[in-house]
Amino acid sequence: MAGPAFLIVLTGLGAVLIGDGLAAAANPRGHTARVRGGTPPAAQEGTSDQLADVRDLWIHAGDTPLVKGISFGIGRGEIVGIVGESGSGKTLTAMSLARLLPDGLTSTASRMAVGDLDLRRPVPPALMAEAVSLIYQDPGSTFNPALRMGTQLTEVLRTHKRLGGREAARRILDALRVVHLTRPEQRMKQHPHELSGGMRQRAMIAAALAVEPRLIIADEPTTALDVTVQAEILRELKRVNREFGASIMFISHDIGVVRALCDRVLVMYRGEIVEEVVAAELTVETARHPYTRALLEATPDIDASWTPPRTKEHSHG
Ligand SMILES: Nc1ncnc2c1ncn2[C@@H]1O[C@H](COP(=O)(O)OP(=O)(O)OP(=O)(O)O)[C@@H](O)[C@H]1O
Repeated sequence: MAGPAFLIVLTGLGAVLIGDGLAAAANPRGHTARVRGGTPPAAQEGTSDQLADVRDLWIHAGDTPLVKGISFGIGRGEIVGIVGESGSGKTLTAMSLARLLPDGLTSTASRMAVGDLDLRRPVPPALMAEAVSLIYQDPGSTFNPALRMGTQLTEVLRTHKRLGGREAARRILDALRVVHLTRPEQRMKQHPHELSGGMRQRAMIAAALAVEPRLIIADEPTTALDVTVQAEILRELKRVNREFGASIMFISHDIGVVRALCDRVLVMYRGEIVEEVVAAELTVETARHPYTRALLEATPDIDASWTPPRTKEHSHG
C-alpha cells in the first residue's frame, strides 16, 4: 500500500479515524470485528510479559486463504518487525489484529488478545483507544475536510483519554514538533486541504504517538516521507517504546531499518510466517528459510550502518 498514512485509534465499535470526528467515524468504513474462533481462552491466560497474542489466525477471501493459520506474540515493550514480499499478508495481519479487515474478507483465530482485551469481543472504546493505535497507509483516507486539524487531532485524547482541551492540544503540539511539522500552532487552526499530503501524514503519526497506546501497529508509516523525517519518526517510535513501554508491530520492506529498530522479526511468505528470528541475527548466513535469504540478498543496503538516532529527552507529560 502506498500514499499518505492515517491513524486509526481502535474502539470497541470499530475504528475511530482521527480527523473524521468520533461521531462520524465510529466504524466509518463499515468494518466490523470478524475475528472468530472456537472457545476463546481467557485473555488473562497470557503471560505477564506478553502483550499481544495471536493464535491460529486465518484470513479468507471467500474460499481463498490469504493468511494461513499464523501465530505470534508481541511482548510488552517489544518491537516486532514483519517483513515479506508484497502480497505476503503483512497488512492483512495488521488489519485483523486491529479488527479492520476490508469488507469481503473473513478471519478466524483461536485467540486474539492485547493485554487483557479479547479483540474478538466488543471492547469499550476508551479501553481500546488506550490499547492500540494503527498507523497505516491509505491514499483514500483523509481528515474530515470540514473540521480544523486541531479539533480532529485532539479528539481521541479529549474523548477517550479524558484530557482537557488545553492539555490535549499541548500534547498534540509537542508531537507535531517531533515529526517536524512546521508552524504547528498554525496547522492546528487550518483545515486539512490547507496541508500537503506529507504534512497530513506527519500529523497522523504525531496523533498516534501522542495517544501513547500500549501497542502501536505501524504499517510502512514512513515510506512516503523523506529520509530526515523518516529518521525522526523512527526515533520517536523508539522513544515511545522506551519511555512508555509501548509495544510496536513494525511492517516494512526495509530490512535494514527493521534490523536496526526491531527486537524480533517475523518473515511472511505467501500467508505464512516462515521465519522468526532475533532482529540482530537476521543475516544471509543465519537465515533458515530460502525466502528469507533471498529477501536479504535482494536488499542492497542490508549492512548499512543505520541505527536509530539517539533517543532525545522529550516529554509529553
Ligand atoms: N480486500 C481484499 N480482497 C481480496 N484479496 C485481498 C484483499 N486485500 C488484500 N488481498 C490479498 O491478500 C494478500 C495479502 O495482502 P496484504 O495487503 O496483506 O499484503 P502485504 O504483505 O501487506 O503486501 P504489501 O507489502 O504490498 O502491502 C494479497 O494477495 C492481496 O492481493
